[in-house]
Amino acid sequence: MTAKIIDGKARAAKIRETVKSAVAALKATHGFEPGLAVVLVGEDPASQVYVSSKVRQTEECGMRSIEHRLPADTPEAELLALVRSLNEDPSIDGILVQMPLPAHIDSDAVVLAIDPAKDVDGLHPENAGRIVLGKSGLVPCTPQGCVILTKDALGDDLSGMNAVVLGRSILVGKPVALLLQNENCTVTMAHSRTRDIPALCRQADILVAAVGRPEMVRGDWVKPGAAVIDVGINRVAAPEKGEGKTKLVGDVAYMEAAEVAGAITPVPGGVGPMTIACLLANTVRAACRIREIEEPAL
Ligand SMILES: Nc1nc2c(c(=O)[nH]1)N[C@@H](CN(C=O)c1ccc(C(=O)N[C@@H](CCC(=O)O)C(=O)O)cc1)CN2
Repeated sequence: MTAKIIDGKARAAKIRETVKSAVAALKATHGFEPGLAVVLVGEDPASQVYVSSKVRQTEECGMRSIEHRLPADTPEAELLALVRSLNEDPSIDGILVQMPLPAHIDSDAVVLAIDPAKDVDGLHPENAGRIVLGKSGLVPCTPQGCVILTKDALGDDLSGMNAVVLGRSILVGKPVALLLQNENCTVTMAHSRTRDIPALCRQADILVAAVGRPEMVRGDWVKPGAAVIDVGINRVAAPEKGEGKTKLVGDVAYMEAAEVAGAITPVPGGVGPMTIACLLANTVRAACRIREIEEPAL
């Protein structure tokens, strides 16, 4: 293996320490603790784990955590009413509705109902539009994490680099492409209709894989020395570990790609942990902006 491993777990821990210090300073100088409300609808096992981690890490950073767990058959109107009440609650600085939502709920309508100033997920059209315009807003957490890890690998100046983003989801692909464009990268977004994806990937100094297809990106798709950012978290069968056992893999064939790349994020332990760390940082940012006080450097 030649690639440097980009340790997202360690980087996320560093962000949490910075957030914790910032929260302590806000308490000391301004007398408040930021508050994050997390809403989970239903019993999706992965979502339950993510929400529990969000609650625990929020508290560990010294912030207030408010959790709403609703049954899977909650009517959309009830969820919208909860979001509106959180918008009005001055003790809440950040609102996050865990995705995916049950099929009977229109997730666009729910995101639209969140006050953009409290939209710590960065998914509201106002925040999405701010990224398009290159203006500061609340930036979606996973894309934010991707850019931080890319800069850790390649340095702060990404100008002129070729970036290829595989996937065009609202949660990751589209915003990460825009963020890299705002860093003056030349960005190409690839998707299911793109011709000759392997050849396109071979031109990428920065390759972001966010398609949700286990190990789709092979070693010979990677440009020698490239930074490979793997957003995929796919649970697959692992018969080598025993009958019925499973393991997590990314969208990149890690061992193959690591032979060619200059730097690569592992799965688990790469982009995933950055998502929650960036959420905590966004909550502090939102709390400061709402109160019109100077934001700490995070
Ligand atoms: N409202 C949102 N919903 C969802 C988001 C989001 O950003 N906002 N992202 C994902 C889930 N997610 C956080 O919500 C998340 C995903 C993965 C991880 C993580 O740390 N992954 C670990 C592996 C964990 C495991 O063992 O399964 C890793 O990659 O190392 C954290 C948060 C969808 N929904």
